[in-house]
Amino acid sequence: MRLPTRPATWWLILTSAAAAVGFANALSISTVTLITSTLALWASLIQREVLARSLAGLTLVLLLPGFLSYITPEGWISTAQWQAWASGVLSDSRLETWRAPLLVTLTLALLALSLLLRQLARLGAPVLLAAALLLLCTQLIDRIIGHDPPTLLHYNASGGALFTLTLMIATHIAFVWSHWRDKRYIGSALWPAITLMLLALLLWQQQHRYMESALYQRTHAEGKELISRLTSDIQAHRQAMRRFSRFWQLLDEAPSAQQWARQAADYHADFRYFLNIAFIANDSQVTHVYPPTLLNRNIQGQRLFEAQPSGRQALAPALQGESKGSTGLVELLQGGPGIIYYWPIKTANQTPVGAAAMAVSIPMLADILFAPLTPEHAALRWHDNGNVLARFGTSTHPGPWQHHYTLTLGQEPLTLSRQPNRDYLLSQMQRLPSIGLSIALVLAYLLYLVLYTFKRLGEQHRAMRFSNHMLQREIKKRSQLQKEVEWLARHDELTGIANRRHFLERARDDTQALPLSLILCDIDHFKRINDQLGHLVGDDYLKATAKLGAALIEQHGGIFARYGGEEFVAWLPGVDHQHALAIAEQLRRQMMALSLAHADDTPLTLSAGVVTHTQGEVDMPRLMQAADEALYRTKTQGRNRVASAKTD
Ligand SMILES: Nc1nc2c(ncn2[C@@H]2O[C@H](COP(=O)(O)OP(=O)(O)OP(=O)(O)O)[C@@H](O)[C@H]2O)c(=O)[nH]1
Repeated sequence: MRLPTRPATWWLILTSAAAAVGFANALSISTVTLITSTLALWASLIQREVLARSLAGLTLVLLLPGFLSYITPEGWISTAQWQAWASGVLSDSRLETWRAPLLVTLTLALLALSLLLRQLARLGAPVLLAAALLLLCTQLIDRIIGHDPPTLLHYNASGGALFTLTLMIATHIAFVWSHWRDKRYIGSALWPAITLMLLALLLWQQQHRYMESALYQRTHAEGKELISRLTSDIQAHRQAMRRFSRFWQLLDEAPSAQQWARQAADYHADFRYFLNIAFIANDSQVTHVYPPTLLNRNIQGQRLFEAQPSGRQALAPALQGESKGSTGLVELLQGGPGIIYYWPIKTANQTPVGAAAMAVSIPMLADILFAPLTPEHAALRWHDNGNVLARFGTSTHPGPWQHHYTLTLGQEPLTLSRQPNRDYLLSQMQRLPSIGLSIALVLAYLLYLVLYTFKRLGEQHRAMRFSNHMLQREIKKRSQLQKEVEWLARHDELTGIANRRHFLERARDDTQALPLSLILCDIDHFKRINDQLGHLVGDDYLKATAKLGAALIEQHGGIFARYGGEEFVAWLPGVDHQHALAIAEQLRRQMMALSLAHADDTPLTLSAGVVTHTQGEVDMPRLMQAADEALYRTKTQGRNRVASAKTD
């Protein structure tokens, strides 16, 4: 078996192991999506792009409901509805099973999106990966810092998921790093996007913390308000008890059973948590009890000093008419925890005749006091040093916070613990920070795309401008060359005057102005110049002759061309024969006057043959031949002369 060589493969093996361990430990959307993302990475590694994209798409689909639950306003779909949906899909499952923490949802979604976009930098894969990395760092920092009180909304990953996510992002980076060739553009487009994301994350965290802390304070205040309402309810029954005990001062003697029953019935109707309202005679004997239930009748006639010695300390002063009193928390004779209040009963002349005992059942009191509350909001626990006296509300999804308050009943300070329900708290949380964070991530993505495209286009524009410039230079060079070629095609390179081709073109085109004359010139003994003075001197002489001839002939509206070697030819339209002979003679004389000399100091001379065409079609070869014959004659006659050719 061959071991994988790429480092990314080793990373991926580790990631898979971590994801598998997480999946085996708990079935939740976090663990499932970690598995699908890991499989997508595997598919990408073995270059099964379609499979990789399908798995990435599946990851996104699985994460979508959870993500929506974070950003949909409570008024549109309530937390209770999301919760009902979650338990509907998998019975008894909690919302958390179907909803990964916010930052995990975003991190995995960004990774999946990056896989979906085939890691292409121009589609924004780098910014998605950078955002995932940033979210991961936030979660790591958050985990290190911790929270007190604990956060309501667990928006970061558990330790295991965090480990898997770290490996997954490292693997992903190892994969894509080599894909990105134009890192320069990526870098310059990435930093502003990362800065925006960082700001958004800081703002989000700040807002989130503030919101949670405000909600914590609010639930604490709700508890305090509840306590003050319960305290004033308890105060009300104390007032009622006082009124009840004073009523008997209107009488001259201890109350009769009928009087007691009639009076107690009214109070009992108002305060149903009084298990009984009893008249205790001076000897602590229970004389009258209301309501006359079986339990109450059982205690009638009992002496409380003996039957309930724990209450003696409170009862004795009341019987002596000195002060009211109450027991601590006791087990009532009727059963169940309670407190008994004792109030002195005196006659009109202030003679103590007994005491009124009012037994308050704590569970019944709790039932009545808590009845107006909404059980879905919070669970209440009324307890005395851990000994639970009464409970209220459901605690299927308890929230993370518990507030403790003291609620004094009689002399007894009892503790009331209030734990707001998780779903209730979630319904109170605003979704704005999550919406803000999501929008900021989208904006950062768009910012990256704009900057990246802008940079690339800029670079392409620069490259285009450069190649345009090069092209223009090339065109200029070529057109110059073209001109040169064209010039060379029609001119003699050495002397710069027209060449034979140019001459023949001109002679062909310019035949209208008759008569027209042709002069054929040849430098005499030019071979000697070359032989004795060298070719360079020969060239200079040729140039001087050309210059001289061109200047003279152009004066007469003609063209002077080098016909070949040391031969020149002049085309003179509209010039008759005599005039042409005079021009040729002038040229010959000027040539001698140039003081170009042979090695023996004799001047350089030229000979010329002149021919004129006076009528009809121009026959160029015939004209040339006639001029050449005339020239030949000059040579045979001694050179340095002008000869006239026979004309028609
Ligand atoms: N330096 C130089 N010499 C040239 C050029 N073209 C032709 N020649 C020379 O011109 C000379 C022409 O010689 P020939 O045809 O014998 O005529 P010639 O010596 O002038 O004698 P005649 O015409 O009979 O007076 C040759 O030696 C050629 O090499 C050129 O471009 N430069």
